Amino acid sequence: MQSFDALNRYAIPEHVFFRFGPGGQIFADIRNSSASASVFLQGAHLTAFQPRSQYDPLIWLSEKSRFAVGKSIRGGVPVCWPWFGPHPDNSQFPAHGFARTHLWTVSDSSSSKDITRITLTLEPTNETRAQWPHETPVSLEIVVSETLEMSLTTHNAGNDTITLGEAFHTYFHVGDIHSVRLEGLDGCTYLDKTADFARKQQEGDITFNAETDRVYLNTQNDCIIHDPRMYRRIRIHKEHADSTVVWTPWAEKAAAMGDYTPDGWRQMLCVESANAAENVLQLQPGEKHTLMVRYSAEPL
Ligand SMILES: O=P(O)(O)OC[C@H]1O[C@@H](O)[C@H](O)[C@@H](O)[C@@H]1O
Repeated sequence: MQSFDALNRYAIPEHVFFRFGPGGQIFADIRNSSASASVFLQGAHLTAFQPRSQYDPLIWLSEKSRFAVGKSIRGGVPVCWPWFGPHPDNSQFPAHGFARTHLWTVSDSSSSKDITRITLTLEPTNETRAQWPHETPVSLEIVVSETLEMSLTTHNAGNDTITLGEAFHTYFHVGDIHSVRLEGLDGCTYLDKTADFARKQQEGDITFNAETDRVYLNTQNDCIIHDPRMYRRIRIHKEHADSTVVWTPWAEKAAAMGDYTPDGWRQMLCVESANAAENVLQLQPGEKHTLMVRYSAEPL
């Protein structure tokens, strides 16, 4: 783990501070004249983002989230990498890959008046090679301003072609899941994970009245969460991501997960910008790939 002295080389007065958070875990506390954010070193996991123009945070974090070594945080932006969902061949390996539960290293930071940038990297180790025998350093650049921008760059530094699955598994903060509407996926084909991966087609916008767990395929569209309770729209812009995963657990599943308060699930919606299922990537030796998202809030 990076020492505090090493981390403090990346501290920036009035912009970036390193602190101990829940569970004794270290996070970067980021603030500037337009927004604030928190990023934990474990998982390079952003747990908070709030533009100053917004009364409520854009990103949801479970009040019951565990902050334990090697356990994913419930909420925020888990980075799913280098596979999405269960491992294709080995059910003993962690769901959504290992990036979200490993310690990352801060490798850069910079700021101007109302923009703060921080970069974290995850290099291959013997532990990661045991599950992923490839030389693929990965970095995450997070840009905090009135919008939140994240770029996840994978470098295939080895000699083999690799198959890569990935996602920003983002939990957006909504007023009440029953009243939101998700625009942007009309006409898209999706795999319905609640119906044994049945292949279906979306008609119109998505509204929510039960557990929803879908991988929308071959879509580069922006999505918009319309949230009348919070009087806002959240725009989800993505680049180099061919899938969008839409997930909300509903009451029963949330209760079984153990890290939700009884009503917590009502105030979140995951819209995940991904390369998943049939959209996993083939990365040639030497090739780099960057998955990018930008989130912004607009009044309704
Ligand atoms: O509990 P986890 O591993 O963070 O996963 C949460 C959910 O993540 C979603 O992306 C999956 O589509 C769901 O099937 C899964 O339940």
